Amino acid sequence: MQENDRDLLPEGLGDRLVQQAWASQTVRRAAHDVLASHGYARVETPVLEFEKALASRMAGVQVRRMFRFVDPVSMRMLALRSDITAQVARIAATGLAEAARPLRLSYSGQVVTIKGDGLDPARERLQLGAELVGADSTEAVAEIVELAIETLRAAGATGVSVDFTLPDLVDTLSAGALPLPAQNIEAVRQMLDAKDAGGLVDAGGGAYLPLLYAVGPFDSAIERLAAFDANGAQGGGVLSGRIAALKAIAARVGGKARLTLDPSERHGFEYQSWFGFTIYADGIPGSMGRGGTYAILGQTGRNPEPATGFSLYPDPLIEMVAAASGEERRLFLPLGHDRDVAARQRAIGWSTVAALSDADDARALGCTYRLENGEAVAL
Ligand SMILES: N[C@@H](Cc1c[nH]c[nH+]1)C(=O)O
Repeated sequence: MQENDRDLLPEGLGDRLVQQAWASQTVRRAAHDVLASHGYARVETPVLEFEKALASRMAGVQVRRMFRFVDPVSMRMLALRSDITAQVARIAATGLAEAARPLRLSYSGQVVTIKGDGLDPARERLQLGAELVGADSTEAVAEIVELAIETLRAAGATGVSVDFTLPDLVDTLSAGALPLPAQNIEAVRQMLDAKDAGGLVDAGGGAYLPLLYAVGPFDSAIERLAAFDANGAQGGGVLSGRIAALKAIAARVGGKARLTLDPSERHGFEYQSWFGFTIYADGIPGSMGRGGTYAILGQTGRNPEPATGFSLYPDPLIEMVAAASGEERRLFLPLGHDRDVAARQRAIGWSTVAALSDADDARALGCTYRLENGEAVAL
């Protein structure tokens, strides 16, 4: 590293300066108020843990995206957290294993990955969310999707839309009504992800073609999925059950957000089981977060536990809130001001900036008011 590199930050990492830090605090507080009001108690987790603890409790957690290094103290492999859901799962399976179910927990904190997500170069992001442990029913999903929408709105987003998916659909159908040779399953999944009809047929997944077309606004897409089901792809009734569940969830959340369906979308749903969703907001490119149902492995000898949850990644929203924020009401306190009056002004919501010397300039320090004779006078 050269001397003039001293103050550079590594790629994908950055500070939040005043406006952004204020917006981040505002967004977090608004979100946590909503989560707490719905009975989700907050937990806090460490930024690094044993790699195994982060990766082994849920199927599909990707270790290769995590920063890892050997702990000089324990000589074991540690990893920086890339997804707080895995840590909440650990808490549910250990410290809170005996707590009553369903267990409602919420969290927020910074997470890091070695590489950014898709086109987004950021390697550190704020993650904020809730996990409902002990249930993955239609009721549980409806609660979580509604909560995700309300949280995102409270955080300042408008025009929220939600895209539903069925992450384990191919596994379920291929084990039942639409059998696939084991060696073709991964290729079929990939072609469905890529929305590649020709590739899907080549991979031996021709029977799955209708899934590529059951995509779009929820009401019409679910009818196409139902038609596919009626044509004999029932999967032993599994698909019919899923369709009924999706309709029930949509009926409950439909008034609160635009709904779409993409039944075979799996990208970003590494550990989710029967249900997954992605959430979007107007004016923000890319998604704001996602969630779904999953299973938490318990301590040895205990059964896996069903769970449902969501995570938001509010960084783009924080930028928007920061850009839109008006001027703060900052009150300049000249040298020798009445300290009791100043305390009363703070108690009614002012931020005060006290002069340290005669040279301090109220305007240059961002103040819009000045305390004069016990009153806030506009500058
Ligand atoms: N933690 C998951 C979303 C999720 C939370 N709970 C269940 N799924 C993610 O960030 O992709």
